[in-house]
Amino acid sequence: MAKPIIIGNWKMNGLSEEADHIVSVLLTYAEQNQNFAPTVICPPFTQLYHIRKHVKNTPYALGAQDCHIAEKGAYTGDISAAMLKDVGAEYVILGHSERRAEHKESNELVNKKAVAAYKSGLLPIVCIGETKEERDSNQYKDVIANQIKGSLPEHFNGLVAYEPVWAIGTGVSAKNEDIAEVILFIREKLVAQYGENGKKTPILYGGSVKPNNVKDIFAIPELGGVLVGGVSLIPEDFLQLVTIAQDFI
Ligand SMILES: O=C[C@H](O)COP(=O)(O)O
Repeated sequence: MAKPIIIGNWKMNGLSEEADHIVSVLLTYAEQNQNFAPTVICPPFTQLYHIRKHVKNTPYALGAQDCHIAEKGAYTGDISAAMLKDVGAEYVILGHSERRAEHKESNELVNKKAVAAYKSGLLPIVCIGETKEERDSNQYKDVIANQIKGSLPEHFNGLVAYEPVWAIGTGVSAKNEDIAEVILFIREKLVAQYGENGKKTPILYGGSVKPNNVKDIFAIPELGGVLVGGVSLIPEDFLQLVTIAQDFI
């Protein structure tokens, strides 16, 4: 098994001073350590171009947090996948629950964004996951099955991130057995949808991942890595995740 991938989603955080501080701590670590677990940082759009210059030729890859479905055109305020690629992004997070909730993003829209990302040469990280109500009423598998069917395009070459909405930003991760159950369920659905290719898609977990719980999370069968929010803004803690990931091969 490959080393787990670690993806840091800064969300709407990171003014210049904070971004520079985080990046400088990450770069110092990279100078002192080789043989890295794959690590992706996803700052806000405003920092991508600047950070690109610093992480070029380092072990860190860059990702963005959303893209538009069109390549270009009259879409005031939007950013296309081609533009993200142009400023050095290799990944893009799509369908995060915060966007699904706040911007009413549907599975269909996320699907179109994943196609746009792929066409521009970006790897989409498609987020799925149930709300607390859906978990409590035992509908979570139906919700996740629908999200997989609806959000992932016919030809998918990307990553899937399972983020139970109730575990995001709460400080309390989902229980490992609950994560493990859903990861295996997602794997089954991916194989049913894509055959052999569905076996290769990395499946990540996100939701209050921290240095003190990541080791057990990495040990979950079929888990390909983690999508990290809050801890990605604390570079020393984020790098602990990177260090712990080195032991998983
Ligand atoms: O994209 C990241 C997730 O929403 C997890 O955020 P969190 O680590 O702050 O819980």
